[in-house]
Amino acid sequence: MKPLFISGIGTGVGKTVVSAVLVEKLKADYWKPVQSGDLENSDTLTVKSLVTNDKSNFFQEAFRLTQPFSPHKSAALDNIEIKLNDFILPETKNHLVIEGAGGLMVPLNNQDLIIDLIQKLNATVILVVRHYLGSINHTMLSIEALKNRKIDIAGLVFNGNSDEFSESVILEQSLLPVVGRLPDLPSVTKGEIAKLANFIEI
Ligand SMILES: Nc1ncnc2c1ncn2[C@@H]1O[C@H](COP(=O)(O)OP(=O)(O)OP(=O)(O)O)[C@@H](O)[C@H]1O
Ligand SMILES: C[C@H](N)[C@H](N)CCCCCC(=O)O
Ligand SMILES: [Mg+2]
Repeated sequence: MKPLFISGIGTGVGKTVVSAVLVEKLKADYWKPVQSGDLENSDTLTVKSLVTNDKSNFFQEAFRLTQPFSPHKSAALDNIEIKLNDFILPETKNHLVIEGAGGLMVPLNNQDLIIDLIQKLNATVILVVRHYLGSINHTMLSIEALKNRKIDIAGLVFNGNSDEFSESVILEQSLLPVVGRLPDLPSVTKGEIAKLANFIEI
């Protein structure tokens, strides 16, 4: 069972929300390898607060950086060097949901990118897409990068407001499956996350 790596077409597109839905649905374990800033309100704590099952394990981040920037910059500001070999896949017999930082080409250091980490961990990607003006291009570039490296893609999750035109061109061009479509929630709560489990098929 390969781990699922939740990446997105950029930062703030809903990777944490989608991760929470998947963790709840699969009663999966969760790991955020790099947390940049917001340490008191980290993605791990957010997912933990949004799921209700008691089977999921939450692994400690490999890097907890104090500043909310790209990991390579946050690490430099904390006088830390991130090395790809520092990332050890947590051992589990359960499903494992791994959440990236930002999008695929976000740097961990001056050489390695999030996409290199995905390859090192031999994970299958779920790409979270949110529609905004410019998102078609960000989506196509992300898919091209994954295909170019022959990384397994489970499919796309469209998060938030729908856009028929954007969605149809992305699906026609990429031929990728849709794993889910999540509506914009009035508030992101445990109850809403549990309901969204039915919106994802994996
Ligand atoms: N479907 C949704 N309905 C309502 N709010 C949402 C939804 N998806 C995401 N949000 C909100 O949008 C914001 C950004 O989402 P989220 O934190 O999941 O993004 P991210 O991709 O994980 O960002 P990062 O790159 O910082 O990890 C959060 O405040 C989140 O609660
Ligand atoms: C701090 C933020 N919430 C994310 N964890 C990191 C986003 C890095 C984006 C870098 C970039 O694409 O320019
Ligand atoms: Mg997040």
